[in-house]
Formats: sequence, C-alpha cells, structure tokens
Amino acid sequence: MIAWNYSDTKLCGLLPELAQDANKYTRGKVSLVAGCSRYPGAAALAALASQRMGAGYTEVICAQKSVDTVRAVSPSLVVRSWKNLSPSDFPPMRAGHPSAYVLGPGFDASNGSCKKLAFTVLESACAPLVVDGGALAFLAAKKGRNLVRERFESGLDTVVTPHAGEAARLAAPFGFPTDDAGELARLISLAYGVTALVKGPKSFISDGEIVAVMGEGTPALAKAGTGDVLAGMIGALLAQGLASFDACVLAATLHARAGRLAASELTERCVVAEDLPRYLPLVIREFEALRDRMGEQELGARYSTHG
Ligand SMILES: NC(=O)C1=CN([C@@H]2O[C@H](COP(=O)(O)OP(=O)(O)OC[C@H]3O[C@@H](n4cnc5c(N)ncnc54)[C@H](O)[C@@H]3O)[C@@H](O)[C@H]2O)[C@@H](O)CC1
Ligand SMILES: Nc1ncnc2c1ncn2[C@@H]1O[C@H](COP(=O)(O)OP(=O)(O)O)[C@@H](O)[C@H]1O
Repeated sequence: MIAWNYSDTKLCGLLPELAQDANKYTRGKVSLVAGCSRYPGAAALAALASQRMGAGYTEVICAQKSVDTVRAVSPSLVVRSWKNLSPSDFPPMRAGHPSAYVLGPGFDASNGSCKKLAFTVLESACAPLVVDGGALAFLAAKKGRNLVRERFESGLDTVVTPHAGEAARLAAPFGFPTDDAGELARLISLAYGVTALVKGPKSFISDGEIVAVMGEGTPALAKAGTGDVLAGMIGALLAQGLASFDACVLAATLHARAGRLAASELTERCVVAEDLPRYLPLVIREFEALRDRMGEQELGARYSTHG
C-alpha cells in the first residue's frame, strides 16, 4: 500500500479548465438520482454542490413528493420526478456532452422503490457514477455487486463514498475487517471494482493500489448533509472529465477547506451543510490564484532559459 498526500500545486493543476467557448453541456452534466420523500434535503445539498463545483447542467431526478422542495432551493436546478424512470432515460454518452451520475443521497435503505431504482441506474447509466448514502446498502446486495462488477468490466468508472457505517455494510459480504479505514478503502475498491472514498475525521481514497489520506477536515463537518455535499462535488468533477481518484482527492480537500473557512467565520459549532457550497468558491479562488502564480513562474523560467 502506498499512502499518498497530494500537494497544493498538484491539486490546483487538477481544477478543470474553463474554455472561453464553453456552453452548459460541454461543461458537464450531472444527473442526481437522489432524494426520496423522507430526505429531499440530501438531493438539494448534493445538487447545490454540483453547481458550485462547476458542472454546467445539474439535474435532480427525485421522488414526486420531493420535486417542489428541491425546486424551491434553486431555480437553476432542473428537477423532475423519478416516477416511471426506465433504462431508456439513460442515453449513451455523446461527444461534447460529458456527463456523470450521482446515485443515493437521500435514499432510504429500507425502501423497495429506492432499491429498484438503484438497480436501474447501476444497470443503465453509461457514464461515471458516484454511489452514496442509502444506495450503498443496495450495492452490497448480491445483485448490486454483480451490476457494479459489470460496470467495471465495461470500463465504466464507479466511485463509492461510504461513511464508517456504510463502509461496514460494504465490507460485510466479504468479511473484511473494518478497524483500518485506509485498508478497508483498498479492499472495497478491489472487491467491487470501484474507487472508494471512506469518509471520517480522516478520509481515505483508494483505487485498489494507492491509498490517499485526506486529513484536513474539521469536526465542523460532523453534521447531517455534509456527505451529500461531497457526493455532488465529486459528481461535478467526474462530469468535467477528471479521473475518479483525482476527483475524489480534489473534492475531499476542497470540501474540508470549505468547512474550515466556514468554521473560521461561523464557528465550528454553527456551520451547517448548506454553508459548504457557499464557501467553496472562496477556496476555489485560492487554488486558481496559486495556479496563476505557478503559470507565471513557469513562463518566467522559460524566458530566463531562452534569454
Ligand atoms: N437533509 C437530508 O435530507 C439528509 C439526508 N441524509 C440521507 O439519509 C440517508 C441515511 O443516512 P444516515 O447516514 O443517516 O443513516 P444510515 O442508516 O445509512 O447510517 C447510519 C448508521 O451507521 C452508523 N455509523 C457508523 N459510523 C458512522 C459514521 N461515521 N457516520 C454516520 N453513521 C455512522 C450509525 O451509528 C447508524 O447506525 C442517506 O441516504 C443520506 O443521504 C443524510 O445525509 C443527512 C441529511
Ligand atoms: N470529526 C470530523 N472531522 C473531519 N471531518 C469529518 C468529521 N466528521 C465527519 N467529517 C466529514 O463530514 C462528512 C460527513 O459525511 P456523511 O457521514 O456521509 O454525512 P451525511 O450522510 O449526513 O451527509 C464526510 O466528508 C466526513 O469526512
């Protein structure tokens, strides 16, 4: 196992470039299948985070009863019901229309409709996919394990983002020990054919070989809904073309720093999940400034070599 910490210079280089001639589709579309009637808030949080993380088009496909609630959160979200959702609602990826799916924030693991829907998405989504929240329980079931393996064999990337309780569910069918979160991330990655981000006070990201550690979080993040925000951020980076491992490391770091910045103004006690998408642009601005400075230095070095 190689433990890997990314430097800021590497991380800021991962931020997707914004083309001058971009349109909302070329910037990446995120489809969130999220938010049962019990948890519409989770879908809204993930969707706001996707927008702030740069996706050009964020769509929420949620329970009929959640539609009005999610719509009311932001007029720029495209929101529709998942009633009658079928495999034909998942078109193949088109050139110039990069996309990604996020499945499971605000899913109820004991709800049969959520289960059916999760299997439909696993079977039909022809794009990178983040599986989070209540959908992780369905991934651990035999059918879910088979479907995610089929995605792997077809070359489709899948990311799972369990907290410790959800990671234990994913570990159970294989009898993996759960006391070492880094090793657990690696084992889950190998067993399911996914990139695994095991969340906690420190988060561990693994592609089955490398394990990256992200230890910049704050207990301010230990509040309901912050994981939903992270799932939306990863989905947005995947839709903008980042590789799964890079998307996880970059999103987890930006998420932690947004939490720290929010806590510095609002106190660790008072930060809530919806503050994170509001503070994210300030953290991204710092990364963009660092990237600009690095670009200038590189240019300067090139001139001095030639001069
Ligand atoms: N505003 C909303 O609508 C929110 C909806 N949420 C959704 O609620 C659904 C259920 O998620 P939950 O995580 O609450 O419930 P789960 O039942 O999936 O997991 C909680 C169980 O895991 C155990 N556990 C062990 N380690 C844990 C850890 N590090 N963090 C949390 N639990 C740990 C807990 O003791 C508990 O028994 C998910 O679909 C999630 O997306 C939550 O994200 C909270 C906010
Ligand atoms: N004590 C802590 N220190 C740092 N980060 C934390 C701490 N507790 C939780 N987090 C972070 O907060 C997020 C919580 O996610 P999750 O448990 O899925 O919440 P939810 O399901 O309510 O959205 C994760 O990104 C996790 O790494």
